[in-house]
Amino acid sequence: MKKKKLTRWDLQNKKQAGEKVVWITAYDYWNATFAEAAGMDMILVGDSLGMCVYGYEGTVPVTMDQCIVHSEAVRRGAANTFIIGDMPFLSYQVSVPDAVRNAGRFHKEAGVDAIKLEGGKRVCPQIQAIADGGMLVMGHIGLTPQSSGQLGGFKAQGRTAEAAEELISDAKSIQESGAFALLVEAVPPEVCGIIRDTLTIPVYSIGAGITADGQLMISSDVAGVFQAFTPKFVKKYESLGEKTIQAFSAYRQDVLDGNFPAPEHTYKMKEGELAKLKTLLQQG
Ligand SMILES: Nc1nc(=O)c2c([nH]1)NC[C@@H]1CN(c3ccc(C(=O)N[C@@H](CCC(=O)O)C(=O)O)cc3)CN21
Ligand SMILES: CC(C)C(=O)C(=O)O
Repeated sequence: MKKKKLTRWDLQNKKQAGEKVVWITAYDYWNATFAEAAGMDMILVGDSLGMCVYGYEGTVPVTMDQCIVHSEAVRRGAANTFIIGDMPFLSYQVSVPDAVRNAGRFHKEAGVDAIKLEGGKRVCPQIQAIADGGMLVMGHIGLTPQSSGQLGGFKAQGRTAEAAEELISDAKSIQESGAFALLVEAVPPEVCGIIRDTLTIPVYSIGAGITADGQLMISSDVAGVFQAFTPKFVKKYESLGEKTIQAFSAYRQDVLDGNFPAPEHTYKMKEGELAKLKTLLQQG
């Protein structure tokens, strides 16, 4: 049976019904096919692609063009899954018209279902304008990697009463500005729980505990292919990095040992053509 793509109302109803939403990032065609086959409710084409695919130390260098190209590939791999494009650094911070145009590019060029952008009150004008443009916008607060310089690194947020109060206030403003959902990253579960109970829109967690309406994880972490570091909130379900190294090493050794390629990996000349070739070469 073909999977049916969820709508914002399905997501909203799941919150009301207390049904968890599960989503994961994907950056390319084949991981998108895996995510869809695994029944993910949504896929995020995260700007974490800068770290997981391009090897940058953070997400700041990621461009709109990179995000669009990867979102297109993910769309092709997961035609029946709700896809969220992630607005990269400088695609929405400079001005409200910029934000609307770039959000629109994700929809026109990559066919995403929604976009996500980072920040609290300071990006509410952008959220409002994108929503007014007829698009679905998701907010993202807590650890916001694009401003990790200001935060002093990839550090958990909302750990004091004052900081938590600020996050709750940001969350309310984001909802009032017209966001259809909110992602909370690296925040204590108690704080995420208050946000979840305060807002009517779905509140999702990455590293914000079980109190959320659903969970996001980075595909490269779940599969165990990302080697540079492991955030505290990550659970690795496989070690495909190590398995892939084993596969590459076995291939290399096979070639060195003369075991690859074997006859079944090669092409046969047509009947009688080798003898003909030898004659031709002798006449040379
Ligand atoms: N592969 C991958 N997985 C991610 O979850 C992820 C990325 N990349 N890239 C963008 C951001 C960066 N992320 C991170 C990175 C580290 C922590 C972390 O656990 N930090 C520790 C120590 C921080 C410190 O004090 O230096 C913490 O306790 O917050 C959390 C989120 C989440 N995002
Ligand atoms: C770190 C997560 C939340 C993200 O925004 C991404 O995958 O880019």
